[in-house]
Amino acid sequence: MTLALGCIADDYTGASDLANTLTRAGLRTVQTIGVPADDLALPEVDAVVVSLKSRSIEAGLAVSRSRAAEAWLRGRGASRVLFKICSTFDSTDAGNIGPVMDALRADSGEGTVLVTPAFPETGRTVYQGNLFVGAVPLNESPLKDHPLNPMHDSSLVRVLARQSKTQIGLVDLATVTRGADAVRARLAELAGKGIGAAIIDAVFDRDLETIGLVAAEHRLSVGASGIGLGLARALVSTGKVKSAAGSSETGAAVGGPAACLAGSCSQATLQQIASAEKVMPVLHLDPDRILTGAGEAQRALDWAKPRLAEGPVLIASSSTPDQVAALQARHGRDAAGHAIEQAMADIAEGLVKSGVRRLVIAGGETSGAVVDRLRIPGFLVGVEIAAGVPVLRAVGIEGDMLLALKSGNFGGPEFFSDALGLMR
Ligand SMILES: Nc1ncnc2c1ncn2[C@@H]1O[C@H](COP(=O)(O)OP(=O)(O)OP(=O)(O)O)[C@@H](O)[C@H]1O
Ligand SMILES: O=C(O)[C@@H](O)C(=O)CO
Repeated sequence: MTLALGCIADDYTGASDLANTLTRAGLRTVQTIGVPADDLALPEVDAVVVSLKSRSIEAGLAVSRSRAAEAWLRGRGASRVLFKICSTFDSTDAGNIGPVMDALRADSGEGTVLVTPAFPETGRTVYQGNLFVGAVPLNESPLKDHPLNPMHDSSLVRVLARQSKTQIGLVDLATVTRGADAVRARLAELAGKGIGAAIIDAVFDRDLETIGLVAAEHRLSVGASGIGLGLARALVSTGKVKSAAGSSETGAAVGGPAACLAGSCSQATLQQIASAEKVMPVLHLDPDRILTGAGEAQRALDWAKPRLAEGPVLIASSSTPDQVAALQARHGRDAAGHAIEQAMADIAEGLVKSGVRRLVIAGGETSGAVVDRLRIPGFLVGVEIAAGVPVLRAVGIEGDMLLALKSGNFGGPEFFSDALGLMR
């Protein structure tokens, strides 16, 4: 297998978002959980997305895990590697995007790395280096209240400069609009000044197509699904990959009980939970009881099991920003996040033992904890539920299982029933 594109994603939902984008753009793609074991049978593909759970861990560890993934991908012939980050650039000032980018840049001998989290389909655009989420700058968006990495600066040039050892430049929209040669010239100018990475503006998919043509000539790029789209379209349009569009996985129906778990506290997920209350039983976990070890996961399982035969259920830890802040004040941010993630993994494990083979999970860290606990080594990409969220079919486990790993902010108000409707 010689990969046209190797990808390293810093969380599992982001990886499935990227795998979905690449698949829709015509690349045969598989998502793996971590660096695959030698005995994992992978189909013949154009792209592999190695999912890590490295967004919120200590930078040194994120660097070493990302490098291991890079070495595996390069070993499978990937001359281009995309480091997939969140479209809302989730990270703290001590965060991992800069250190991982610096390390991968050193490994790959890249001059100036192209960086853009733009993903116009989901409302993420970048102008003059500032990230917009819908109509508002990042720092005015709901991301200002994120439980793990609140975002307070919309200037990605500044954010990345605080994390990286290299200087950060800008390729502005006017340059992108002039086409690939203008971008190449600007990058050459920045490289001449020793600037090791540049935020690139992108507002429309056509900007990402221009960026993709240039990124396809580089060994390393950093960004969200938008740059993945640009890269995939460039690989197809330049004949480096023969398009396999429309060939996403369509396996047999799985059936049986279905459940949803929500650990994301994003506004989108809170609204989706409220909508789900109208069509399925919903249990709201008590986060304090999780933190004090009061058997909350078992209570949830006792609640869910008798209901599963009647139809899907939803179990949510999600709370409003005020409630999240209060819980974190009582227990500490990381301790609260970790304990709730592990409780979600306990619940998922119990549900699967009770026969659940269709599972919808909201939140990247939450999905990471659950998928790790279920020991799923990889996924094939199925139909799209919402922008950035495909149905996934697990590979490398006994029996069939369908999952949807929803990024916190993605999906429409009826996401949970939309997903279950497509996960037969
Ligand atoms: N009620 C709560 N109070 C405090 N923290 C919570 C609560 N419920 C969940 N959490 C924690 O908040 C974090 C949510 O992160 P997660 O990545 O799952 O969602 P997200 O950030 O919205 O999604 P994504 O990363 O896909 O955008 C997790 O660590 C989770 O355990
Ligand atoms: O890019 C995004 O917004 C998502 O794929 C994601 O990474 C959220 O965790």
